[in-house]
Amino acid sequence: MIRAFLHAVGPDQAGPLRASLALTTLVSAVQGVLFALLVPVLTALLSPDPQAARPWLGVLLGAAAGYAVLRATSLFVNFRVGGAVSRGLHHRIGDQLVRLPLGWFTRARVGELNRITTDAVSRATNLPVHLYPPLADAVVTPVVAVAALALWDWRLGLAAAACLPLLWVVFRRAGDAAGRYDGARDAAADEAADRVLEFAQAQPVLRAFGRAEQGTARLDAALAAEHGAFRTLLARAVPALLGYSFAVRFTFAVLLAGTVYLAAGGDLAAPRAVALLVLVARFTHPLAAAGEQSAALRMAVNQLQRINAVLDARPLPEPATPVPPRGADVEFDGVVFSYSPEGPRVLDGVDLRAEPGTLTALVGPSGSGKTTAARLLARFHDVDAGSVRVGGVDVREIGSDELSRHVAVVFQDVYLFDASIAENVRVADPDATRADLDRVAALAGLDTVVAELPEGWDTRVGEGGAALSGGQRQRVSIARALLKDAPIVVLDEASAALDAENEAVVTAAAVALAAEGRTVLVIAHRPATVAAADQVVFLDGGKVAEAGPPGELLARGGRHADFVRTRERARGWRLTSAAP
Ligand SMILES: Nc1ncnc2c1ncn2[C@@H]1O[C@H](COP(=O)(O)OP(=O)(O)OP(=O)(O)O)[C@@H](O)[C@H]1O
Repeated sequence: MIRAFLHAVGPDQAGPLRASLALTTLVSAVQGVLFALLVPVLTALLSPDPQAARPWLGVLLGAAAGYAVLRATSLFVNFRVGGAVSRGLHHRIGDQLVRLPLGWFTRARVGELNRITTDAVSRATNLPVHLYPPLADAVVTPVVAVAALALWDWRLGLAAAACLPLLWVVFRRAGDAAGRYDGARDAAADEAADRVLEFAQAQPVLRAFGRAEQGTARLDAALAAEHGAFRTLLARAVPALLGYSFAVRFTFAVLLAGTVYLAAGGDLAAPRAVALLVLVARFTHPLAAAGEQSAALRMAVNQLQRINAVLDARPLPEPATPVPPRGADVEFDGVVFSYSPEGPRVLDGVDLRAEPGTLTALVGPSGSGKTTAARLLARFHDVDAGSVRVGGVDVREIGSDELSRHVAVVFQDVYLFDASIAENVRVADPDATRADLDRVAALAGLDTVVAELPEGWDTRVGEGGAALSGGQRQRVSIARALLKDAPIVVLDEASAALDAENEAVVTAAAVALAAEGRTVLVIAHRPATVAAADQVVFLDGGKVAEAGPPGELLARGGRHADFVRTRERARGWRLTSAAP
């Protein structure tokens, strides 16, 4: 547990954390000494000469004062370290996130991250403040007390020492049971949280199809699974905790019986027997209290493991000596890629070349690998075989900062910050002037949007850009990419229905950018964009089925021509009302 914690907090916080844990351990040891000092004090008090207790009482009071100071200091230090560890963990997670490749940020991981940065970090930072002190009291105090017991009476000390390993085993088993089933409950709770989110987001679809009630089935199942996992946790953890509680009482009973036996046989004087019983009662108390902590400890360890899984995720390797691209041409050479080692090949030997000053349309059926190809160009992931080159240099050799300066990407799932339109565009260049904004806005078709809004550039876009339409969001995103002034631009044309004006914006921007000499790749869904391209690369099943100028491919009557005809027919369909 402590290793997992030190690993999570990293080298900066490891020193203070170690100091805080060491101080807590010392406090528990001093508590054991205090308990041990009760024996001579009580023995003397119960003897025919109570005055003999005086010197021991002085020692006990001195030790108690020292203990009080140490306990207060430890509490203060633990709170400080807990706060620093919490801040440190957030920073470490933040630093790690900016290093992780964009391909790491799947929907599921983003949900998991949300839970880690809120719940898991706060539960884990409870460890030095609330969880470790009772653990140290349960382990260190009894060990010191048992050593003292052995000093006063070796037979009782031996009996107690024999019980301690048994208690430790039962304590660990109780914690393991709670930890294992708490992990399963956590997973079920995560699933339920995702289903609640899905249920809320799917409301428009469910209602449009009159299936609002059926839509709850997955949610109900997830909530039932969470409830079931919680019941399993209780069913497994409670008996284990009761077992531990029984083991503590058994230890006390053994020592009580042993003391009575020795006293009754005349081997132990009555005052000493009473004093030893008080010592036994004192040190079994923190042992019993630690039972409940064993479950909480294991749960905290589970949270630490979740945090460590994020911190241990491997960023894509950066080159030792980055090589700057020698131009803006893009080349895929025998690119093979799967999203997971056991998953299917999403790209299977893709070759393509795009020159500066040209527009390349990536075309193909849904799932053919167009978006994946664009992601590999921006190095969201590394290829499994082959290479992606920019300006003649493998993207793995360029270095992520330099590559990001060279490639601007506009994906369909545009994310806007809850800030003004101007601030959202300026993400690409915080120093951009209003004239710069106006220039890119004109190219991206954002100028008309800004002109129509009462607050113009200062209009706030709401969370995720919710105050704008899908087409408006895409224009902001295109303007942002244009402001970045990257020599390579990748545009993912919205496949969802946009109005004709919005649709035309992407084509116009793509054509204008190519005319400026940039290398433009468009994941194209509209015939007009495809027709405007210098070359079409038709992907099918992760392979390039055909490539060439659009007119040539249409004339050839191959896969691309078939695809365009089918699309055209589909676009010709009209939805008509059933009403007369
Ligand atoms: N993050 C991911 N993890 C695992 N598989 C993925 C991931 N993203 C895409 N895929 C899979 O890779 C394949 C290619 O997807 P991709 O999005 O590249 O296709 P596409 O041609 O862009 O499709 P569309 O036109 O529908 O956007 C699909 O089978 C898809 O399910």
